[in-house]
Order: sequence, then C-alpha cells, then structure tokens
Amino acid sequence: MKVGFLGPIGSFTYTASLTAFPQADLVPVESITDLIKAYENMLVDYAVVPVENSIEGSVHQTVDYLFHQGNITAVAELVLPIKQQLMASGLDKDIERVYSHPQALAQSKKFLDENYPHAALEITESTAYAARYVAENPDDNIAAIAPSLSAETYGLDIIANDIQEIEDNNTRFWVLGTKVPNLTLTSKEKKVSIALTLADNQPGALYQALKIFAERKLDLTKIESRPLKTVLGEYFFLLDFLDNGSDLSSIFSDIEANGTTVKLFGTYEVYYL
Ligand SMILES: O=C(O)C(=O)C[C@]1(C(=O)O)C=C[C@@H](O)C=C1
Repeated sequence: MKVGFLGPIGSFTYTASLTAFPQADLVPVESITDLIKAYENMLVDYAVVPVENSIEGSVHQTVDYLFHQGNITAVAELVLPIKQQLMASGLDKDIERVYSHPQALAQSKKFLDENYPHAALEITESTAYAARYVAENPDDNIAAIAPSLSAETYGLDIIANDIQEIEDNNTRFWVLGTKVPNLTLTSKEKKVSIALTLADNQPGALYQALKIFAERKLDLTKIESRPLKTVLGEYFFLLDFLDNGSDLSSIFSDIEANGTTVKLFGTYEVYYL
C-alpha cells in the first residue's frame, strides 16, 4: 500500500504518516498540491495532508484545493503535537536567513521577532525541505525551523528548542482516500466536515443553515469562512461537527432546502497521535 506525504523524510506529515501507517510504502511528494494531485492520479492509495493548526488556523493550500477541485474524501483524521526547533549547521552561526514552511514560520513568529529581528524569512514547501537545504549549504549563515526528526535526519544542530508561540500546538492531518484505513490506533471521536455555499444575497441564509445544527443538537467544532475567489465579499464556509449518528442526508437536505449547497469532505474517526 502506498501512502503519499509532504516530503522529504523528517516533516511533520512524515511523522503523522509513519505513526498511522507503519507498514506502508511512504512516498514523499514535494508540495501539498502535488500530493493531492498524486492521489487524484492514483499514484498513491492514500495521501496525508495537513488541514489545520491550533495556532495558525486552516492550511489554505489544502482546504482551498479540496473545496475547488473534484470530490476527494477524508477517511481519517490524525492530530499531531507540533514542536518547532531552530536548527543550523553548527551552533555559532550569525543567522541571516531562516527557512521553513509558512505555517512553521507563523507559529514561531514571536520567537523570531524577539531573537532574530533582522533575519530574512524564506518560505519552503515543508519544514524538512528547509532543514535539508540548510544541511546542503553548511557555509551559509542560515537556519531552518523544523521538527527534531529533521535535525537528526539531516545532521543539523538544534539552536533553540520548542520555539512555537504556544506550548500546546497541534496540527490536524486528513488521510485522503476512498476506503476507511484499518489503523491500529484508538479513535477518540467521529467527526463530519462540510463546506457550505450560500444562496446569493439572501438575508439570514447563514442563520438558516446554522439553525439546523442548533435544532438537531449537533455540536459544531469549527466554522470558518474562506473567499470563493470569484469576487470580493463572496465566501464559502467550512464546518466541522461531531458525528452523533444522525442521518447526514436528512441534515443536508434540510440545509439545501434554503438554497445553500453542501459539499461533504468526509465522515471520519479522529486519532490523537
Ligand atoms: O512542513 C511540514 O513539516 C509539514 O508537514 C507541513 C505543516 C503544515 O502545513 O502545517 C505541518 C505541520 C505544522 O503545522 C507545520 C507545517
């Protein structure tokens, strides 16, 4: 079985994938978009993609792609604790540039502002990619923000530990697939994720949709708006709720009765790693 992850080895997505699929053939892919495309093109059986971080919010590349392209379903959710480390080739570097994934740079912004206010921030497709790049250029005054596994993998020294803004930092990953995977992990809860697109300019449309969740006593765990990318001021809404066994098609037809469109991302067990 092939499981695609945001590579290279040492990224947070790698750890999430390895923990959930210890026996699988793990396939590194260079960007989140290419990873989802690899899944769509059936180059892998599952793809593990980051969807949301507790400090920085949704991973836009993932949620926007899943909303705008095709019908790709999440069949499991993995929640991984995230600890960011600052690393370089040697401990005595005068750091001029810091490389990482935008989510990791944002999670560590407070530390960087306080300790490296003049360092330029450089974006990479993943934290592990940043670590590998820093290791490949040992003479440059550069550092990476990445997991400790990346420091081990690429032979870098950790300059500062746990630099994320808030100690309790977690990222949700979705396992994209067609079949529910048989994981040897214990699930804590079951959730449903959907996107709503409201009828144009209809006063109370969002209220009408949300009312259905209140009436049916469905526990919403997330609501967020994202631009539809059509014109300024048009949005879709991402909603997650706990699956309490209610019939989803009857919930969705109630919502759609008011002209709102429902897109189902998936119904999935949530595993805390
Ligand atoms: O760059 C990585 O290591 C990833 O796995 C990506 C990613 C993300 O996209 O949010 C995953 C977890 C962390 O929040 C930071 C980066």
